[in-house]
Amino acid sequence: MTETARTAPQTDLTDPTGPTDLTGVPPRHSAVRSLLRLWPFLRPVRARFFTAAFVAVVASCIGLVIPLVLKWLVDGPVTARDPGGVWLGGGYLLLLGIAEAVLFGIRRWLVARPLAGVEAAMREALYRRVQRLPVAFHDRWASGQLLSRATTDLQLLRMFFTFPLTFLLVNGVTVLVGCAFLLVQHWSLGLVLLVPVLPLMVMCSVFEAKYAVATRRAQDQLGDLTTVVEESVLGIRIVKGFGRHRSQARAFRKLTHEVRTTELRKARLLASIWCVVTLLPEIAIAAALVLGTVQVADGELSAGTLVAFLSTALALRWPVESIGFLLAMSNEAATAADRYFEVLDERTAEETAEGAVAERAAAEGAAGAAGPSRGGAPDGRTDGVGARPVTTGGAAHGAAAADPPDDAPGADSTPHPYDNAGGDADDSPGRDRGGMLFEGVEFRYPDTPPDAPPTLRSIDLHIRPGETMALVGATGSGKTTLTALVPRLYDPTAGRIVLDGRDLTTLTRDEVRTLVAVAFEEPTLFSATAAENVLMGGDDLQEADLLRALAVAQAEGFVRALPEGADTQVGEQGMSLSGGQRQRLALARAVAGRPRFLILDDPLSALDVHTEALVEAALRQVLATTTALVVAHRPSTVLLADRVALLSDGRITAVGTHHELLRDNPEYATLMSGEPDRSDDPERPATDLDGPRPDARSDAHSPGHGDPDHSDHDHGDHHDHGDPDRGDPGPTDISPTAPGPADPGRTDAGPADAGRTDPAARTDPDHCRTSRREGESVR
Ligand SMILES: Nc1ncnc2c1ncn2[C@@H]1O[C@H](COP(=O)(O)OP(=O)(O)OP(=O)(O)O)[C@@H](O)[C@H]1O
Repeated sequence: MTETARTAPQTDLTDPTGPTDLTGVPPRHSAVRSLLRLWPFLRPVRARFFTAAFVAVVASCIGLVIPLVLKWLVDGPVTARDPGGVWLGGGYLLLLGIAEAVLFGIRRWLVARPLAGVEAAMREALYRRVQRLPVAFHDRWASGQLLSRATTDLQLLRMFFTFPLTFLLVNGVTVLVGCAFLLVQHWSLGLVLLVPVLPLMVMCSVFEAKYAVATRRAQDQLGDLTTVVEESVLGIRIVKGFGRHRSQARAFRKLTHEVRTTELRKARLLASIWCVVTLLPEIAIAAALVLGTVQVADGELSAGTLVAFLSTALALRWPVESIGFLLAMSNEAATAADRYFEVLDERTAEETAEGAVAERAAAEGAAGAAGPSRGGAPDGRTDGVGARPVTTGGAAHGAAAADPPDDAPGADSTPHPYDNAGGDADDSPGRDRGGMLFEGVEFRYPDTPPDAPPTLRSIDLHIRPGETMALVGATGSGKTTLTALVPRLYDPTAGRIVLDGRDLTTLTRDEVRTLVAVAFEEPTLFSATAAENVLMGGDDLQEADLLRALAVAQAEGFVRALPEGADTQVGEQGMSLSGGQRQRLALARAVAGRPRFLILDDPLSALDVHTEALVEAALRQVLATTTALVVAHRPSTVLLADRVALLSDGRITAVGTHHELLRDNPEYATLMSGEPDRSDDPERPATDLDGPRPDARSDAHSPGHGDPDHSDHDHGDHHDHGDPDRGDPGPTDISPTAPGPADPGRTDAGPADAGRTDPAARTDPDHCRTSRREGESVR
């Protein structure tokens, strides 16, 4: 995966309706609609929530009774100069105040715990979704955008449930009840106070639209900021190593400046609406005060009624004034809900697969209706094409046929066109029931431009049960992409992959996980112990599996040397370990569960040649019992395989043994030699690679380099090594304390092994490695 392909979903910030972007989410129509989507999460606590809201409404309305007590007090005991009555009125007011405070306290108590639960449930749902979403989703989304959704946005939503959601309801009811009181007390003065309602509503709706845009922008910018922080922390070695702290700081400053600008805009909008919702009611109250005073002076209104009227109006000030920031908070919550559901609405791998299966079933149904077909290929290819010569390339592919079904006429005798490496002895009847079969596989990354060719095309390949197939190709030819299809990190855009006769898309996630194990070139370790990292490779793995896996990966020595052995925390992403050590732990994880299918993406690239030879020797035993696809850049890794498939520009252009390909395929020979491709050059001088002697490899010294404890030099000198002879499984003792897998007495290991004649051994593995690294940096 290229890092450049990984971008945050872009939001059209000029669009007040919200995102219309890579996430494919329809634009936001209204804050209410966005917020209504939260109901399923709130439903489990609805009883408590509505009880709390009811309690808050009662508490708020108690506040409206206070003006009535004041009216009674002024028109009664105060006018009559009755001190006892005044004390009584004071007592009533105190009781009402206490009741109001207690009820608000109860409301808080009622909702605090359930709403924390709602937030936790939402966070859990998001996490589950993120874990289940396909890799293609993660390619598109910057991690900071996901992090900010899981933290800031959910926090905003919890605050919304706790405060604005309740108080929009409470304040709304309070304002309505208060207005009724005002109109009942004195309808003409009440109308004066209601005059600002219309302009207020207009201003609020303008504010809501503008604030929604600013809020969305701020929350997306915070996501970008989180991404930069995360990348700086995770990539601290690169930042320091290349002295990039200034440019990182600049990028960070730029983003913080943008966030600040957006927050200031939000503050300005908030200030203006706050100003309006404060000023208009104040003007109305002042007008009512003047009119009321005139009426009291004229004897048309009692002083008590005016006091009660004005007290009610003042009691309504807070509910009205709070509308501004309640709307602001609700807006932020609606944006947070949109951002949250953008992730939740993404289709998981299973849902995508279900869709694909349904589409395929529909297509097959249509094809069946159109007439019987011979092969079983989903693309309708016909079978019966003869065996393809070993090194023929793409030209033959156009005619490549799918395996016929077992019951089809001639099924037992038709050689498989992808399977024909030099006198293939395993073209047995019904072989398609086993092994790994790629059938007309095509893959295109979702962000590949439509006019660009797909990353993988017409991939037809059969890896027989128990066979190890090396996958070789120039950098960027699609090797990693092809290996990623088997554990279903991506699904082919055409064709199918069959494991032991079962279409990959019909297997459940658990089945795929049990059948297939992977080790990638970039090993990821989790913040857990070394043992836990390895045992993640399967369910119910025991100590014995751990030891065996560590032995295969030649990781026993260094794991034992860790402060707490296998129980040592290997730290975030295993950063406390060297690259080679991490790679070996990742390899151990891949083999721990004895998977039926093993996918290794250049899993030994970070190892020094001594360790690599030891790992390879031990790996042979594992490979003998699994069906494996191994991405290889070096002859030493290729020699682990029974056969090699050459991937060129996204197509399998040749399949054969290493020696056959070296002899017959110039591109392969060039790749293995690490020389520039001069396969088309007629003046190309003959190289050692041109005349291989497959059996001569037995002459090459085996990886018996002696003390395996010295095997932890992950980037040590390059010596020739390896036992390519598949007939010799190599070591029988994989204990780290045992001598090397081959002749322990042999001491002539080293670069000056003049006697070796194997062409692969003569190629310089370092060359291959160097060219790969260059390729990577270019990529
Ligand atoms: N997530 C992605 N989105 C879009 N294009 C991608 C993605 N990952 C890889 N590619 C492109 O697909 C092509 C094949 O990449 P891939 O990583 O499979 O090559 P590779 O043969 O494994 O290369 P290498 O040997 O350098 O690891 C490249 O052109 C690459 O840029």
